[in-house]
Amino acid sequence: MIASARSLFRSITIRTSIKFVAGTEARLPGLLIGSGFAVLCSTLKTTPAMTEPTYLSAAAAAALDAELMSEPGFTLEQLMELAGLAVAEAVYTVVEERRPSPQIKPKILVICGPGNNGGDGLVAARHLVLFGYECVIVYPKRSSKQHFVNLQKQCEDMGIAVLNGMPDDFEDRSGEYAAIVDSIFGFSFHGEPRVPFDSILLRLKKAQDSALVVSVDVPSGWDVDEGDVGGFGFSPQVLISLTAPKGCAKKFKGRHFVGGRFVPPYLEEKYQFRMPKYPGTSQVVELKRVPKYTGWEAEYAAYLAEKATAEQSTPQKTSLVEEESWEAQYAAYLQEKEATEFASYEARNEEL
Ligand SMILES: NC(=O)C1=CN([C@@H]2O[C@H](COP(=O)(O)OP(=O)(O)OC[C@H]3O[C@@H](n4cnc5c(N)ncnc54)[C@H](O)[C@@H]3O)[C@@H](O)[C@H]2O)[C@@H](O)CC1
Ligand SMILES: [K+]
Repeated sequence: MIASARSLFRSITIRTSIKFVAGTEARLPGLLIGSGFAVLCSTLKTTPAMTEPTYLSAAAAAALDAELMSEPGFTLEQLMELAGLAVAEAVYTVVEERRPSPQIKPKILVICGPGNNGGDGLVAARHLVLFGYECVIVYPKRSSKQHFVNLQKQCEDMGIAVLNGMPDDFEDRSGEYAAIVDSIFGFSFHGEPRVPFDSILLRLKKAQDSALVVSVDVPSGWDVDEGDVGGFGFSPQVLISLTAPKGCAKKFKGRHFVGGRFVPPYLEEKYQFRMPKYPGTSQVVELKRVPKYTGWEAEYAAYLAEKATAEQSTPQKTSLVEEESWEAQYAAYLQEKEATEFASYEARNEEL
């Protein structure tokens, strides 16, 4: 009896489920005819879209930066320390995954530009040494601002060599670096890269197939809003966006982290972007690309994202990426869903 009621319930549920766009499911009223049957309530259930990043334009990023330093009164030093720590954490994450042996100390080359993006690199290098790595910094156009002089001194005090230009044997030895950090230009870059960064970027482009290149905030040489419109072709494997991804990140195809966990919520609202959900005490979160699913896969993906949000976990870390096991998981999900819906249908029946 229960089994037949269940199967009737299932067929009605299936027939009355209509999918509109991905992530939105509308359940039409189902009419159950006969004694004890009643009108099932109609529900319109909107499941949130998968976690899609929001983007900041170059102008908005600069305005937000200025506002952070005026309204909440952060100092550049504070923000740069957190940004650089986030960069170090992202670099550590990807390097540890590929580390061949705990006995081999990873060596990181950090290439710093003339502005604050370069400052993030100086901070990151110091933290990476504190994490147990070896670092070498290339810093061709050094800022004379006291904070930058201090950062450089702090690096040297940690035993980090700070070079004026790329190592002569860079081409031969680029594969020896566990990662190369591109901390050359951030959101204030415009035009064509000038000397000496033009040739450094060309050398980085040639090395990008043999070394793991991690760009800070923006892949250097890319237009901040549009991407590599200059056709320069530099393409890092990893990007760590600070505060929020800039427009160019839409064109980025590699591993994407977001860091810079310091924005007060009212600025998030004002600048219309969404801070990612950082796990635990972490300074960074990796944004996993969510493939465009259709049919039952879309329904199940939306369910997983909703569940992750409800559990306050990171949707990126759900089994969304383990597609092999989806069918089995989906079958279990359907069973669970059916049992829950049947129980509530029975409860409503008893009420009537
Ligand atoms: N709010 C945030 O998220 C924070 C951002 N920070 C970092 O600050 C960066 C922005 O810093 P800045 O505004 O100093 O700018 P950038 O570091 O992007 O670069 C500015 C420097 O690059 C030079 N430059 C620009 N175009 C050039 C070209 N075509 N050829 C050669 N040189 C060129 C400029 O003359 C200037 O010296 C961000 O991208 C981020 O990395 C952090 O340090 C602090 C917090
Ligand atoms: K960069």
